[in-house]
Amino acid sequence: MEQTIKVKTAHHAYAVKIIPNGLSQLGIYLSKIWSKRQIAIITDENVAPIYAEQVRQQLGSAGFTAQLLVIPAGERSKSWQQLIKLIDQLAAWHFTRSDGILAVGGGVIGDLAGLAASIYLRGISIVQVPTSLLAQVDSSVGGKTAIDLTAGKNLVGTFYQPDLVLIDPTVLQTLPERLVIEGYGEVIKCAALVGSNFWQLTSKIHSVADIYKFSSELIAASVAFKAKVVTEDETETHQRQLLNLGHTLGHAVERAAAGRLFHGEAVAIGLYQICRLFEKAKLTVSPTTEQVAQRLQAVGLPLTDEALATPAFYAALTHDKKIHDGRLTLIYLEKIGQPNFYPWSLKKVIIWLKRELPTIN
Ligand SMILES: NC(=O)c1ccc[n+]([C@@H]2O[C@H](COP(=O)([O-])OP(=O)(O)OC[C@H]3O[C@@H](n4cnc5c(N)ncnc54)[C@H](O)[C@@H]3O)[C@@H](O)[C@H]2O)c1
Ligand SMILES: O=C(O)C(=O)C[C@@H](O)[C@H](O)[C@H](O)COP(=O)(O)O
Ligand SMILES: [Zn+2]
Repeated sequence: MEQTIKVKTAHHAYAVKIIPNGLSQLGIYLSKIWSKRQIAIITDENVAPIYAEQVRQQLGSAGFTAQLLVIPAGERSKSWQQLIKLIDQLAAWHFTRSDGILAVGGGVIGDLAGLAASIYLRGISIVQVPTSLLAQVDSSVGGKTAIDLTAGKNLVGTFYQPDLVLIDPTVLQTLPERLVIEGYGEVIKCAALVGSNFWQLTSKIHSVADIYKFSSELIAASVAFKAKVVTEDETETHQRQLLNLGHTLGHAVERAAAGRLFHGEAVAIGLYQICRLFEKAKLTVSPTTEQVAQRLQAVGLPLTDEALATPAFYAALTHDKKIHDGRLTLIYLEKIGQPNFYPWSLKKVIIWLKRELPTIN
């Protein structure tokens, strides 16, 4: 059954459509929003062999002219090098402002292609077709685009909304198990922010098979919440910072682990650790940390890692985008479904973390 969730920002409104087997109707859905044009399919080397031909056929049969660019898979592609390659290729194809980009892949492709779309010719249209669980529940919606710098994650980027997000949950069948689980890390983050029925839904998840069984519900609940938050605060001046729950420690441990952890795994660690520390400080009520830990461990998500509290971890932490005037806003849970903000001097946060975080090596 098709579900549609709307995102409406000051300058842009679009639909997020969750459609089982939606990939086989992609041409029809694109024809509804775009006139005939050149479309650059941006994808990666794992997704391309499975889906590129089908996507190309869909575009062709709907009367679009399809071009294909395959990027190396993985976080390392969120780089200046790949961004330049992509933009040079658009220019070589003579893309104009009336052409468009189709991002077909996980969060890496979505973030990179989104950034390219936002700056090439000062902005051309983009549609997101997320193929990983993480991209379907989180990264394809809301318009954050980014590449990484050596200093930290997502340090160069824009807010740039797509014209459509088309989610086909059946493509998750080809996603490796570890990646299904990491995407679920962002689902737990979202469910912990929302509480109520969404948190209850996650009590049914004990395995990857359960994630598949409830995938449409998990995607719809995550997207509905994110769409509401982004509609209210597109550029993260206040409320949208809540979506960063688990990310202050998460991004830092992901960076310090240098590719060993996937983003959703790092978020799981960041979420658990921030709950643990705030519960110790009596700002989070017991047993919130235990509840979060149970949900994460039910599918084998990690709670800690040897990269936590290393010098590289603290170096990355100082680049958190929620730092203003020397104060870092930490996002925490008073309890499940009740998040809050804790702005604190960055220096004091680091002293506190150095005292409280375990080092594992
Ligand atoms: N923009 C945002 O709001 C936002 C939100 C969350 C995360 N992110 C970013 O997203 C990135 C992580 O995304 P990700 O976890 O999707 O990583 P990813 O894009 O690297 O995809 C993970 C792996 O899965 C493969 N893959 C994707 N779909 C597949 C499919 N259907 N079948 C087989 N293989 C498939 C990819 O080739 C890749 O190897 C991080 O860079 C993170 O910072 C952005
Ligand atoms: O959409 C948002 O806002 C989020 O914070 C969602 C996060 O899950 C995502 O990882 C995002 O890319 C983090 O952004 P950053 O601004 O902390 O780099
Ligand atoms: Zn995230």
